[in-house]
Amino acid sequence: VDQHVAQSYIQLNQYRLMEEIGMGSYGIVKLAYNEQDKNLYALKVLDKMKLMKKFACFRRPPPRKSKPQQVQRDPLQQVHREIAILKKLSHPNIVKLVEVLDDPSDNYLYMVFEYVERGSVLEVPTNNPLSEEMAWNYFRDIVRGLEYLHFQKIVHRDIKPSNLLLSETGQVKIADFGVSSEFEGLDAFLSGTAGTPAFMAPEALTEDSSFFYSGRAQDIWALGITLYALEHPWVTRGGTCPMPSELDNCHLVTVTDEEIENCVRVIPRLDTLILVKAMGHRRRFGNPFRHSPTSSSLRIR
Ligand SMILES: COc1ccc(C(=O)/C=C\Nc2cc(OC)c(C(=O)O)cc2Cl)cc1
Repeated sequence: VDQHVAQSYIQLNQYRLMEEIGMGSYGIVKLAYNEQDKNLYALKVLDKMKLMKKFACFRRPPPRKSKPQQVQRDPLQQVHREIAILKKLSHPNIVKLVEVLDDPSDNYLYMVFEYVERGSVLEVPTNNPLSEEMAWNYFRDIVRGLEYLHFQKIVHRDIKPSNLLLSETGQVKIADFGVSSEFEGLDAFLSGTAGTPAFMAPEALTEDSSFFYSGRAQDIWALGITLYALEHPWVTRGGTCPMPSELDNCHLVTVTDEEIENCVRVIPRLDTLILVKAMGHRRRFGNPFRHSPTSSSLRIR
């Protein structure tokens, strides 16, 4: 820990906040040293005011009929939903929420997570791109994490390499439940878009938000694109997330315009039964729920 000792730092309860280790649309993640248990943690800092403003701007008069009715959730409520989901979860391939520091008088809300030492799998130095064996090891961890999530009736909705954290021992943990949803019954009936376009299944990209699609199959699709991205560093251009348009051009056009077989060809390593079965849904897309969604459930054959 001593190499992290900063000269001037912010003290938050027993946590000494140190350098920033991650950032995104959600805010920033700081490294934090817990002076009681002498451990390091990842502290996700959320600016409540910024979240409220973001929501306020969505309160504009309802958009013109032609624009899809985007159901905008109050981001602060969404954060509490995310926290409620994370508190239920306990699995080696899901990042662990340790505690939440939410002082009503403080503009910031702090989510304390376990420190996953090597950060996002994408940022891992890519001078030696992932070997196929490494990519499959990561894939296996993600499948186990996702299978557990779906079993707990939660769809993640934003599976992609930058949301996958790598531990010291090379274990992958799924993070960022900022757009995840809980469901009842066998699957989530989703409409509208959430997540990252390049990793979204064709039916989730439809403009028509009266369209409902399977949340579980959508996660499995994103899993497929993620494995492709992990194995083809050129897609991630050496460590940054693929540009949606870039991956769209070389990828989703193929999927939407051509037969499923071609699609499996586009993601050659993914001729696993899981993906073909999940995509099998798409071919008979008219009524994806005609088949029990478990047929696209996660099982390693
Ligand atoms: C190089 O060393 C590094 C070690 C750890 C990190 C790191 O942890 C980064 C992000 N972390 C997180 C992000 C999350 O969302 C966006 C969530 C969540 O909301 O679930 C949880 C965590 Cl932990 C970075 C670099």
